[in-house]
Amino acid sequence: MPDSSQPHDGPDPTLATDPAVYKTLLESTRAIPWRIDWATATFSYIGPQIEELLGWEPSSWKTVEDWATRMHPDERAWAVDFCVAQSRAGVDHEADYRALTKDGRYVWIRDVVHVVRDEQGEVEALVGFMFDISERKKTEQKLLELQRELERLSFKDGLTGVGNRRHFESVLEREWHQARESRRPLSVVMIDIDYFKQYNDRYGHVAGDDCLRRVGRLLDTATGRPRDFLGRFGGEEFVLVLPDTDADAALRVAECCRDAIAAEAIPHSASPVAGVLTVSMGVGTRIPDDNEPPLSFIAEVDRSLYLAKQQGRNRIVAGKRAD
Ligand SMILES: Nc1nc2c(ncn2[C@@H]2O[C@H](COP(=O)(O)OP(=O)(O)OP(=O)(O)O)[C@@H](O)[C@H]2O)c(=O)[nH]1
Repeated sequence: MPDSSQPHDGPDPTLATDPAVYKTLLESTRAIPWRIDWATATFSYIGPQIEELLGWEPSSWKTVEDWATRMHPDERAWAVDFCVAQSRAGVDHEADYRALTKDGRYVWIRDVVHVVRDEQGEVEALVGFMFDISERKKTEQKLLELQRELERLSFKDGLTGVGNRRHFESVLEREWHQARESRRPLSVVMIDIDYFKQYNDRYGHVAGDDCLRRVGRLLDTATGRPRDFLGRFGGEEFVLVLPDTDADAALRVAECCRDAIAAEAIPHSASPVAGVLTVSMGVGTRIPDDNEPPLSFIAEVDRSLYLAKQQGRNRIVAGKRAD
């Protein structure tokens, strides 16, 4: 027992060289210490805490192979290659990987490695700490999912669930570029509900919202290919982007949309063209060239839609053929 009545001047210097002190310190941390002898690629030490974390007894950690095989196959190749290359180069490093537990689960580990050299500067050993980072990884994963969800929501029209205007613009940009590269036709269909103002006036705004949702669903089922895009362009106007689709095929898609809406027979007693809800459509097709911006193509499709309205509504007008 130290004599507390005696004045003491700093820590006991003998403790600084006492291996027992270091051992106690190392084995009382949450991080798991280890040492690998470089020449034999064997563990010369691993903290007993490893058993609590992974279930494998310290004595079962014999060679570097034991370390590598208890690693998730998805990380194994790169983690082993990376650590070996860094160690060979004598560079301290760290690696994140999933370590296998004795009962078959995986735990995310951050291995922080220090390279020990001998007097000649040759690598003598690796010493390091394994940290359990599963909680951090879970939080990272949650953040990533939230970010994806936010991204998804920022591209979605809140009322109908189809793509919003921003999404449409980004899809158009991408598909325009793709069509220009592949020299394949790209078609766009603009769809506008006829006399929707009168619909709202007759049935109310809530019914108007319902109607927009219904039309969104109908248009969605009328377009089948995975790369087809449906978006809400504005108020009661929808837009379809149809990659790799020539003028005839685009017209068929437009007719399909019109038929689907007609078959639903949504009452619209205030419509001067029919007793049910109808739509007007403009269709355009392009094999884009380097000079035309996509928005001038959209303006042209919009003009076709305007013509459809002018010519009496409940019809499809296709622009000049480009294929
Ligand atoms: N219920 C509802 N109505 C909307 C929404 N967005 C736009 N509208 C309405 O859609 C109507 C569009 O009116 P107009 O642009 O005059 O077009 P229209 O009455 O369909 O006439 P035409 O297109 O010429 O056949 C307006 O009354 C808008 O208030 C919405 O999110 N919900």
